[in-house]
Amino acid sequence: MSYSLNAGVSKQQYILGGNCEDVLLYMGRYLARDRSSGSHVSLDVNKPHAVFIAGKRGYGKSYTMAVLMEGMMMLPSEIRSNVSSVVIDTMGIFWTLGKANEVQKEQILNWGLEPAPFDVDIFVPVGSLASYKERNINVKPISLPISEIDGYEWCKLFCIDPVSPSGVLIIRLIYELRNKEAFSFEEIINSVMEDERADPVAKAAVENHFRIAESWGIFSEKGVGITELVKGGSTSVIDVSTIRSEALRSALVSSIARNIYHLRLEARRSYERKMMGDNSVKNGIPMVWMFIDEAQQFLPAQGETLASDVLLNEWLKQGRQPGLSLVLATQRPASIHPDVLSQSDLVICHRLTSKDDINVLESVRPTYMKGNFGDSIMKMESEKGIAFVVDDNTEATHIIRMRPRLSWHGGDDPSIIS
Ligand SMILES: Nc1ncnc2c1ncn2[C@@H]1O[C@H](COP(=O)(O)OP(=O)(O)OP(=O)(O)O)[C@@H](O)[C@H]1O
Repeated sequence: MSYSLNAGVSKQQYILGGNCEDVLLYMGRYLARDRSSGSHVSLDVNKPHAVFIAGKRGYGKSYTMAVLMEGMMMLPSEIRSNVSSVVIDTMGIFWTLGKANEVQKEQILNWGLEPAPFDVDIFVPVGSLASYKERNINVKPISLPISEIDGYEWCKLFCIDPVSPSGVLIIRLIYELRNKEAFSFEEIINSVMEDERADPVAKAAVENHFRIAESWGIFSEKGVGITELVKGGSTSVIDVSTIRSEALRSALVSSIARNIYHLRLEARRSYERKMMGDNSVKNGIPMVWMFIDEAQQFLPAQGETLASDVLLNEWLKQGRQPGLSLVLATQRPASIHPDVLSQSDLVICHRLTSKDDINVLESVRPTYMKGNFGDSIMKMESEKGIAFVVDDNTEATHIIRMRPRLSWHGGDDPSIIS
């Protein structure tokens, strides 16, 4: 990306996250002691990253996340085609990436930038399509194949005990049906009816559960959209805000994350074979950055969700090798799984005031960090968009004024006057 530098400002640019100067995502500028803007700061996105963004309500957490999304879309086109972004939109606020930020135009121009819309694909559960069309928002459908969910997962989704009569029936029948590649809700219900071992009350209860699952509008026999999510240079925003059940949201995230992980392992193998001279192999899917706001919903500090295992073990812990980057944001670091903090190589922390949250960050304070988290956060004062950044790659900490968004920010607080 090109950006003009204001008179009197050092042209020096600092790079976080590595030292490759060819694949840079522009983040903002250092905050000087007198609160003026200092050198420009960019993130090296050549290699995968695990990024954790924290901040109390209204100080720029989802805004910063969108700055990173925009940054990925602003990479030079020949580089951009090697990467794809997938956004799990829990609040339904990122569809506005497609509109230019006219609200903060002056601020953007002061940074030597210009408001701009971005080319994003918005996916919504099949059952919610109509409500988006009514609002003239152009969206694509997404649904999960019914066969992807195993019996234990259905029990979790229905909040029933796997050793209850209904649970036992579901696990047994789904286990048998999963021998087929795909099946419908009607086929599940037929096999419930035909079952000779379960009692009639359990059968009636299970039938009700699956009829309700059908009405959620998130499952279909073959599944729709999942393979379309990841394309070279694309950004896919999956709006899960209409899914009320957190367990259901987790099931969707788990399925998307798992599919991408396996496809990336294959892509990585193809790449290695190509490097060894085998030109017959096809290229796999590009490297993927996945962004999840309100990430504590999927990776809570206590207990687990249907998405915990794949996000923690396959994306955070093993994601580097297959080329997977994960950006997780939360208002409450104390409410997110501790592994998220310990596995992140870049922590971007906006204002926090809760002692619990600051203590959690303190517990993973790296040895190279001078001072403590509480004091560093206090130094930022209360200006929105300022962040304390801990970069494990360069083993340094910084206070940064994040750049303004070029696209419309959909997460602004509503105001009673306007
Ligand atoms: N880097 C920035 N430059 C300019 N304005 C910013 C910046 N970051 C945040 N803001 C302003 O702060 C407001 C709040 O930011 P944002 O919506 O990201 O908060 P949040 O921490 O995600 O809140 P919530 O937790 O409620 O979603 C934005 O609407 C925007 O006006």
